Amino acid sequence: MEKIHKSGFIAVIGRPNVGKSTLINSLIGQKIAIMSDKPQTTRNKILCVLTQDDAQIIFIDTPGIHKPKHKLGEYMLHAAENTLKEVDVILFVVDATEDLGAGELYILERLQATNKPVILVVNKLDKITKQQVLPIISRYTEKYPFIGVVPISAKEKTNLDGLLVEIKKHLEEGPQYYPSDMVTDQPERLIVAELVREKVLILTREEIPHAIAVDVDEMTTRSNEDVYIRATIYVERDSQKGIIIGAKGTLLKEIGALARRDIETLLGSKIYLDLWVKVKKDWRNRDGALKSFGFE
Ligand SMILES: Nc1nc2c(ncn2[C@@H]2O[C@H](COP(=O)(O)OP(=O)(O)OP(=O)(O)O)[C@@H](O)[C@H]2O)c(=O)[nH]1
Repeated sequence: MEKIHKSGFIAVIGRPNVGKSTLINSLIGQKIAIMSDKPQTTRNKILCVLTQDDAQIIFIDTPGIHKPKHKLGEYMLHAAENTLKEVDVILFVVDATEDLGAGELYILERLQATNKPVILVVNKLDKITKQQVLPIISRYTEKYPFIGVVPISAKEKTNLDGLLVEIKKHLEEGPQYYPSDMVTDQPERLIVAELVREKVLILTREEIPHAIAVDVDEMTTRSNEDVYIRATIYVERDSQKGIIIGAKGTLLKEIGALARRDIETLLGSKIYLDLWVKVKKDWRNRDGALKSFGFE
């Protein structure tokens, strides 16, 4: 009998910080989606492709679905909802250590309207006891008719195979859409910008909320194969500019050093990273400013 090949598009949905990026990265085994311990860091739709013998699964990492507070929030919600229309299966990722609250109920309401099969993924299994698992699951299944439920630890890569088996159950027979060696369609520049942004968020902690964006202005390969990158970090206020640069430029240097290390791993070449910080007032609330950062 000929082997059946399945394929499909999977949206990864969940409240900020539940571990969606960690899950995608663990599945793909390469650092692509941005990760930090601050909520709401995934802004761009990042597509990851997992190719196996019997299936190709294309994951779409969507910005968190939640009640929007400003223009960027509205953009993110809209992008997330558009993504849901295109997918075959939705993974609803929840944090096992958090109670089912208004945020989850809001997402479940939105999911109901999509009419798509939804798998409940209970993440951070490593942080709870075995006895706690079933009660947590029933709290969710009482609220929604999930087609499957899979407890995992994205961080420790526990039960990811179980998750893949469950996903494949619900995929239809289909072709391999992308070459086997492809892991993402994100242009390198976007990934580089995300890596820089991630370092800023990690190193500035509470002082810089989400008021930053990063743009890669230039990325050129030199004759000796080294890559020169010039990137600008945009902030909303002068005070934030000061924080990011730090005393005598120490923090900016540190941001650059950490980002360079990751970018070198990503591109496999030596990197010269030239970082600039600019103030662009209130960019989160201006449509024009959003567009100039690629949020169409
Ligand atoms: N203990 C534990 N921590 C985890 C696990 N998965 C993710 N985390 C942590 O949870 C935090 C948030 O993870 P992310 O992957 O950035 O979460 P996200 O859902 O992508 O967040 P946004 O991009 O903000 O939507 C990080 O500090 C992760 O290290 C897990 O399985 N176990």
